[in-house]
Amino acid sequence: MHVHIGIYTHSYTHTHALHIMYVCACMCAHVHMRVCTRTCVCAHVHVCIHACAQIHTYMHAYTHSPPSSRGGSRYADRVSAWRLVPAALCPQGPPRPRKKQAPPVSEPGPTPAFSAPQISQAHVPPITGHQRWATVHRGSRGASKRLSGALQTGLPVPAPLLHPPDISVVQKLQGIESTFIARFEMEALSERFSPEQWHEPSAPDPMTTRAGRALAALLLSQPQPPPPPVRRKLALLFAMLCVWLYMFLYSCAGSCAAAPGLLLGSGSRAAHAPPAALATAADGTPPRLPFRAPPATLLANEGAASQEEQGPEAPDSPSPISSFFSGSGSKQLPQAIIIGVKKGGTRALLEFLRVHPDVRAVGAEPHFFDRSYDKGLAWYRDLMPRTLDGQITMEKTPSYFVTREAPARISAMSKDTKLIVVVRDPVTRAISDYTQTLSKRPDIPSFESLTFKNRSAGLIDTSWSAIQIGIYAKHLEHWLRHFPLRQLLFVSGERLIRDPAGELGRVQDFLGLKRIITDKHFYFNKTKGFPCLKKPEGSPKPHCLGKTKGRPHPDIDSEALRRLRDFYRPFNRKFYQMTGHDFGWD
Ligand SMILES: Nc1ncnc2c1ncn2[C@@H]1O[C@H](COP(=O)(O)OS(=O)(=O)O)[C@@H](OP(=O)(O)O)[C@H]1O
Repeated sequence: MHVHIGIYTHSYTHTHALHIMYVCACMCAHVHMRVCTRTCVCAHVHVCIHACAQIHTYMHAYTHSPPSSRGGSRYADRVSAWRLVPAALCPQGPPRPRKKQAPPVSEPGPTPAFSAPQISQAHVPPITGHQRWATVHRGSRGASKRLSGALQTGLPVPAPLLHPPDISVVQKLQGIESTFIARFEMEALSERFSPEQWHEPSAPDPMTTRAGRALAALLLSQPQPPPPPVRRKLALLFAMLCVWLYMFLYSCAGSCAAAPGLLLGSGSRAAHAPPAALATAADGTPPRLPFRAPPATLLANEGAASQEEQGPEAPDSPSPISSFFSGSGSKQLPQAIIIGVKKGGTRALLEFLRVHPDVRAVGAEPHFFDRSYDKGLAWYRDLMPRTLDGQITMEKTPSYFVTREAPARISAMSKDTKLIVVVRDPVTRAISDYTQTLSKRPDIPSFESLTFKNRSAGLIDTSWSAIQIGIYAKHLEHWLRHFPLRQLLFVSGERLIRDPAGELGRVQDFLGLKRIITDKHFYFNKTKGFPCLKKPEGSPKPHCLGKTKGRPHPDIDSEALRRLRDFYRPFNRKFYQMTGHDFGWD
């Protein structure tokens, strides 16, 4: 176990006006556990406690149109108010006002004393001749929505703060911690400044600046709010410990599911991996994923050239649990890539695989080996999620399969890269491809007219990418020049829909993963017409792929379909031969 203590700062801007900087101290503990029986399983937990102080800076710029010579000029004004607010823990925010400190809202009375900057909302009424400012306090300790605020009546509001930009800023910042403007009004201005000090019609800007400085000084002179009681600190500490324990047990459950060795002493994937699989990558990065030899019954298939519509089914954001671990582990080049084919079912496969605790994948398609190769492997690796020992990094870009340069490039990265190709009947694949294009450009010609160079002669236009991608045998030849067949797995797109668990079983074997994903993970959604996940990665709720997957296809002329099937038949046969698997498309 390592413990470290550090100090850091971070800051953000709520709007253009309010900037908050945190000065934080953190204490982190990193626990690394290794449990070995017949095999070894590692678990890492990283937990930090942060204590922060906030520094608020409020600034704005506005256009002011003073009378006479200054008309139309633009002035920048800056009102800065600095205040240090001791906070218990960052997520907790600063301490809330005590219940008894908030006078009832219905009883206008004297300006309440401010004990802490916890006013969560500022209500700025429309400006009339005689101003009223109301501040709504959020009740403390569970009575969060209760109004227990104070109403200040009859207070003259200084002109600079009434300037429309000021008001709009205040309104914009409602609900944030900007209510110190109202605070100025309520407690500071009424006591320290006479309204006359704030009015100078001929030269309002210097006055505003002076006022800002005065307000800043006023704020700095305010007493610090009292520290939260020890009891609250202990409660927070206890809550942190509970979260830590929960995270630990959760991660343990994941690891244990993936590698029962932790609990049962059976073998993990890493432990069974052959040493040969630990070869060094082209850029010197040692791949950490040891692969098992693929099963003898490989299917065969090829790829596509896709620009997938990114939807919610292609999440890039890590799950809460993933985020928790994001500080641990390291980014690795992918050890396995779904290289194709476009519209084959690649998104479904990747999302299903992500359920596996030993799989970490990029959500979006990186398109590194076809479009961004000149950015270099370091750029590519940086796209990857962090992984721990024994976890596998994956990505999917279906266009790799039909990219001439991709096989050599991937081989140069690592000759051991595992390649997965989801293949689908080339005719329905072409229609699916066309449907996708049609959804973006409804004015394109019909499928039939794009398919044929000469329809009456039945001459197929093989230059059309929707047709070309489906000539799988031709594309596969390029890959086999750089990779042995055993390093490719061909997944049937049709079977992925009919029997996702069966197909996922083959994929997990191929990747050397324990078979964690089974039929228990899927249900068939009748409305969608596809299998969906009961619990996708990072979510307890069932999830189907989005609208861009499983679109209804347009009706295609049966004669055109027949000719297209005739066209693909010899290529399909060749493909079956090359891969040793009959996909049954003919
Ligand atoms: N479970 C599940 N849910 C929804 N859709 C599924 C699923 N499994 C496979 N498919 C089929 O995946 C087809 C889209 O393929 P890809 O994800 O490879 O498309 S893309 O190349 O990434 O754009 C998509 O093609 P279309 O039906 O033509 O839209 C689906 O048929």
